[in-house]
Amino acid sequence: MKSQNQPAISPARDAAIQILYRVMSSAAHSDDLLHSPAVNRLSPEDRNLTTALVLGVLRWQSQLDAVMRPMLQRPDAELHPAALLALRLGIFQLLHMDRIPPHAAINESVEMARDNGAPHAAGMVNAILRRVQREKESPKRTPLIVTMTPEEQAHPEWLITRWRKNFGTAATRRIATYDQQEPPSGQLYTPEEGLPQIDDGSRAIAEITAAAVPNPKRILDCCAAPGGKTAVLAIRHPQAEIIACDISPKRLEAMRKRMDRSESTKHVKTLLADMTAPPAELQAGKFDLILCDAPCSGTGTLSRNPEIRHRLRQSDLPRQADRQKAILNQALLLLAPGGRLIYSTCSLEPEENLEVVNAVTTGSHRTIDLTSLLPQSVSAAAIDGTLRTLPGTQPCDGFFAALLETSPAE
Ligand SMILES: C[S@@+](CC[C@H](N)C(=O)[O-])C[C@H]1O[C@@H](n2cnc3c(N)ncnc32)[C@H](O)[C@@H]1O
Repeated sequence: MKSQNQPAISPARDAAIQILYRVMSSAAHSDDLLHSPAVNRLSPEDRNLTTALVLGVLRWQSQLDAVMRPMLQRPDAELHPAALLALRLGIFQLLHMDRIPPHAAINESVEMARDNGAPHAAGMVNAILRRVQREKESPKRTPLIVTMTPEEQAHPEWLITRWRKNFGTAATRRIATYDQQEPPSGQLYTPEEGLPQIDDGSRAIAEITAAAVPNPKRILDCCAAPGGKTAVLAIRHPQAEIIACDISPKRLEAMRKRMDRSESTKHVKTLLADMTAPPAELQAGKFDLILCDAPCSGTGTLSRNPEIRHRLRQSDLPRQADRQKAILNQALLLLAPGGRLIYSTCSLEPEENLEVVNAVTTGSHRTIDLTSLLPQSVSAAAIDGTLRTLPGTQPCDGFFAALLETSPAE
């Protein structure tokens, strides 16, 4: 999609539609695109508006489409991407952004469709947005479905169904509500000078890991990039040898740069490694402490990464679990006798969490209750000796953590 960037479209909306198109048409992440040089060049106000538009449209996409589709002449017709995104952006502003004057939302959406390759759809975009505005003003005509809360409707139905089964209706509503807002920060920990700026849930995992072994000599971070938790480990254990691995060369390089930026993390060694088959250099000596922060579906982070809900399929979960088991199995083999390992994910799904841990723990490894390692602010999220935060129930993203130990006799 190519924008002529006519003056009729504000820089923020122009950036937003380009990012939404990239997210829709590739595997790109909104978070990466919102921190790209093109967005960094915008004024602070425009950057904020771009972020609000992109994340808002991705969070509310199902609702926006449910409002728009019945208003189309052919509700099942495939729309030109520019028309679809201009409509989503326009409806989002009309329904969720009181501070935007309706005429600005409508007129700029029409221009966005026109300038991005869908001039034929400009009239349709205009007509639909005007109708949405009229129906908003007489709410009895708004065609919203009411079997689920609007926040739940903004998620795939299969996800809401499984959360209701696993966590109950009230907790599911809290998760869905949390996912539709900016995530809170600074609720679990007070900021500490020198520590990396990471979200509270990630900080909790890093702090629990750091506290799991008093004076570790060798630490392995298996799936480490972009390195937020590694940095906390390096600061908490400055004397330890730390190796941080990742399978992605690009993410590893970004992590290396991040580690080099601070004296307290420069000593971290970074290593390109597929942890389902660790390279020989990792086998040379065992580790007292391992963090296995496995790749996962990310269903605990939908507020931060709203596009995940549109990409994830239920059938992805068993594949995620197979990879997690393969990584955790290998990581446990690298643990020294008496050594400890934290297995963590930012998923809410049992298949990726406790079921993975239960599948790999054999006679020589056991799970230990990690409650005593938790900060007071999340101690209520300890269940059967593991940590399971639920967005909205705890004031942070959803995380799982379990502590495993190798028997000393091994
Ligand atoms: C949840 S993220 C890690 C976040 C990181 N611990 C932090 O706090 O910044 C998972 C990481 O695992 C990496 N990964 C995926 N498969 C892997 C594998 N087989 N071996 C090693 N790393 C892998 C991904 O590239 C990704 O960077």
